[in-house]
Amino acid sequence: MDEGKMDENEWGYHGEGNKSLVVAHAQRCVVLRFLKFPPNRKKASEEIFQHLQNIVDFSKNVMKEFLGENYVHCGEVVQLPLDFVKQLCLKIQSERPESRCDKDLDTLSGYALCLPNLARLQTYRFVEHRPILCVEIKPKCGFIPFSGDVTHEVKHKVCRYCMHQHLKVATGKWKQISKYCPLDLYSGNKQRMHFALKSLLQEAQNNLKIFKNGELIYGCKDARSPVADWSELAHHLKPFFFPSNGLAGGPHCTGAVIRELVRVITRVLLSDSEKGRAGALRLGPGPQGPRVCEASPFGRSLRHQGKSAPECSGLPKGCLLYKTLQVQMLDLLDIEGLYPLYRRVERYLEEFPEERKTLQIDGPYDEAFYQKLLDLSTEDDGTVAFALTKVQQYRVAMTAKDCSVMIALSPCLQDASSEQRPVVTSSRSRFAFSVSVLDLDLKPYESIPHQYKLDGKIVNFYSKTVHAKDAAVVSARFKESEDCTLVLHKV
Ligand SMILES: O=P(O)(O)O[C@@H]1[C@@H](OP(=O)(O)O)[C@H](OP(=O)(O)O)[C@H](O)[C@H](OP(=O)(O)O)[C@H]1OP(=O)(O)O
Ligand SMILES: Nc1ncnc2c1ncn2[C@@H]1O[C@H](COP(=O)(O)OP(=O)(O)OP(=O)(O)O)[C@@H](O)[C@H]1O
Repeated sequence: MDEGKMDENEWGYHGEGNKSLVVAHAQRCVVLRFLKFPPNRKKASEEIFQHLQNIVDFSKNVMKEFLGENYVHCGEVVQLPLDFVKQLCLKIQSERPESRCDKDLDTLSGYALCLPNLARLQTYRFVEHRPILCVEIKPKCGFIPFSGDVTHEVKHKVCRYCMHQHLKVATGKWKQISKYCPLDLYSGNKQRMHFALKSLLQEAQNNLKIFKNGELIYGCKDARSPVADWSELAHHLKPFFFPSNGLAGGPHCTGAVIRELVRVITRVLLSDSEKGRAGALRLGPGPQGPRVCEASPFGRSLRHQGKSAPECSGLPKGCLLYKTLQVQMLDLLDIEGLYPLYRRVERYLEEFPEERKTLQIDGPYDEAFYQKLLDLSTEDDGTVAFALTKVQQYRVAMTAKDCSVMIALSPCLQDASSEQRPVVTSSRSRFAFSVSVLDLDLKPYESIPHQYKLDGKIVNFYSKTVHAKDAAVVSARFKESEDCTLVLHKV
């Protein structure tokens, strides 16, 4: 990229989250990722540069090691002309969802991250002329805490995502509770994964987006977004899954197309681009934590049928979900066990503030930082060193609990031997595909007290509003489990 000759007209709004905004180049397979800040929160350019460089270093030295070379794209920090950034900011403003406009794009430093456009198939530098479908999933935390420090019994039965749903709906963030449960997606069991993906398609919230040729065609911008329209989605997807036949329209066609999508995404998620390499962590889901969340309609359905979930995770060891789950499990103590250790580090820093640098709280995220993360002991010897290791592991785990998976699919010819990338088949098509992970920014040390408070809030709210009215829920549960069984038979 020639940073000297930047033209805002060649870039278009692509998406944003809470902390960054992304624009995509119209011809080339690259995006620029800018940081966002609340208005009037000015940061020195040098600080922004360092923040972005830390993101690159963390991806390179930590996440690439944990998740594997093929899935992680680190990008690089670029310096852009300020005039270009200002014009770009004006150009895209009208496309930003209202709910994200509480923060402004950083137009003062001129720094951004330049990354491959993961909504396109990787390795091609230029936008391909083949159609491309991209599914982005933010799977969230895929396990139930097994730590002995957990004090709320419900946390051993119901996962964080399912509990949090109730608070989110009560506070108006989303309109209705999703049937999606991360434990179903991470189960490795095809039927459960189909159910999870279908649930995401029913209630996408910020956990699912679908792009066609780089344009968002499905996904919720905020609670005000219109209700998901499957027939419109099927209309977009039909040429991908039923390219040359005259599959009639209507509900039958919609169902068939959605089923194909769900099956293909499941196959891709179970694919193993790292040839079975499990990565640096050996935590293993182990026998400790339950495999099914009590709040998941799938789990409830299993219970009603008197069945239990299989003992072992069905995820292949080289697949991205397996590796992501392993990193998430670096949260060995749960926030309840971690918070006192954070307080120990805090007390130490209050006494020796100059030690913050030596402890690598704000980086550098280098090889030494990575090596310390590999110490999985939970024997507290009362030292600051022990507390610090657990705090850093927790931050990394939280990052993996909030990252997204991007799956890009492009139809390929029947004889795909010339393809350099893996191929997945559906009943009528073949797709070359790539899987990547994005949003690997290490969670800040400062967010730990917030996590602690939020955890209590989520659990208390869930216990009060949901768990307490068991009697009323039982009949509804029974009905839902019947619905769920029907859906499962169809997939
Ligand atoms: O705490 P959670 O689980 O609600 O996750 C936050 C996300 O909310 P979600 O539940 O996915 O809708 C939240 O996503 P949204 O802004 O709600 O789309 C952010 O990803 C936030 O991360 P950060 O503070 O921007 O680094 C996330 O915060 P972290 O907890 O990952 O720091
Ligand atoms: N390399 C990329 N290629 C294509 N699209 C991308 C890329 N990076 C980010 N995006 C898009 O931009 C959106 C916002 O990016 P990202 O999730 O990194 O934002 P964030 O503000 O850090 O998120 P969060 O709200 O989780 O803190 C993503 O959901 C994705 O759709």
